[in-house]
Amino acid sequence: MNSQERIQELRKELEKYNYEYHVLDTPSVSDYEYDKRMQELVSLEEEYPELITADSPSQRVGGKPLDAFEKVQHVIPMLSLGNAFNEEDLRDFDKRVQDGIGEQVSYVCELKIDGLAISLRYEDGLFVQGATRGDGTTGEDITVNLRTIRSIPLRMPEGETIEVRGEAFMPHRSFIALNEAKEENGEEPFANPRNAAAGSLRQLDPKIAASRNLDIFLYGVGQWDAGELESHSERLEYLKKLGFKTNPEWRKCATIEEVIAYVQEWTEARNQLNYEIDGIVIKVDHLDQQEELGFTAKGPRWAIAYKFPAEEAITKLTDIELSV
Ligand SMILES: CC(C)(C)c1nc(N2CCN(c3ncccn3)CC2)c2cc(C(N)=O)c(N)nc2n1
Repeated sequence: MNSQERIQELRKELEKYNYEYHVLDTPSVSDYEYDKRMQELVSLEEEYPELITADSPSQRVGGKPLDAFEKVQHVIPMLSLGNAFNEEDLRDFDKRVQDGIGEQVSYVCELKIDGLAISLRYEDGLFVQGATRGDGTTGEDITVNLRTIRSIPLRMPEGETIEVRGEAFMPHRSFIALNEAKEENGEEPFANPRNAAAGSLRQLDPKIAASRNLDIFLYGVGQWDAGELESHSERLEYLKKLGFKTNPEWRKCATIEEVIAYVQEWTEARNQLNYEIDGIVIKVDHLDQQEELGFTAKGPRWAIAYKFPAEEAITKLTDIELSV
């Protein structure tokens, strides 16, 4: 086998191992095996630099820091979400939806990841641009930093031209470790994982972003000419088929009662997750019903974000209180 064939073979193996580890969370080889193949790929690419391609697993962490981020216009705006704070708000939402559609409507519930909204564009299967939501119409091009998120495929076998959207976040373990390191260096720790994720993706040096162990869950699509699916749930399944990391806890709910049960379940179970969620997003499942309901200035009429009550502030007993 010649070097080019060996390079192709190593890339395929490394992409598979990376997918198993970071998207499926079920690694099939040890880190040692992975690192050994990566070292072989890097040395072969050093020997034959003309064979290096942007989607090679060795190219995740870019070179020099940027001077600034370019602006990106979202062709399809990234919307906001109206909020619900209690069961009554959820029932009001359901009533508006049922009145608007005039027949039974089913929903999809998703955990509301407490990170930052991101858009990823792929052309012929190649990851070409990643951007922040920004103000919904103008975001920042942070492609070099998003490439460092291991669960984002640099290329997908299907060769789709598609824009996908999701939430980038910092898992709890990474957040704790980062703040411990900051405190050791006498630096100001991040207040919460969302700020830590946003701060990490705003770094101009991709090596810093790469060191922050960020992750992402994809939950929607933006521009997609070929798109002909009928429901949001089918889209979530399709994103998974394309090799994207989708949150496994999403659920179809036939009635608002089932939505309320799901909200109750995760109000109690959220502290078992290894990432932060600040609520539940409820979406009308059928895309033609979403279209029929349309949008208000605040956001879609076919979706709402239930926000968990702020955790009762755990008051630190001060000396005075303790001393009484
Ligand atoms: C596509 C729609 C509009 C229905 C939508 N919009 C979302 N968001 C809008 C508001 N966003 C926002 N961000 C900053 C400032 C204002 N709004 C942040 C994303 C969603 C966020 C999550 C999540 N966090 O896990 C999710 N599972 N589904 C979403 N779905």
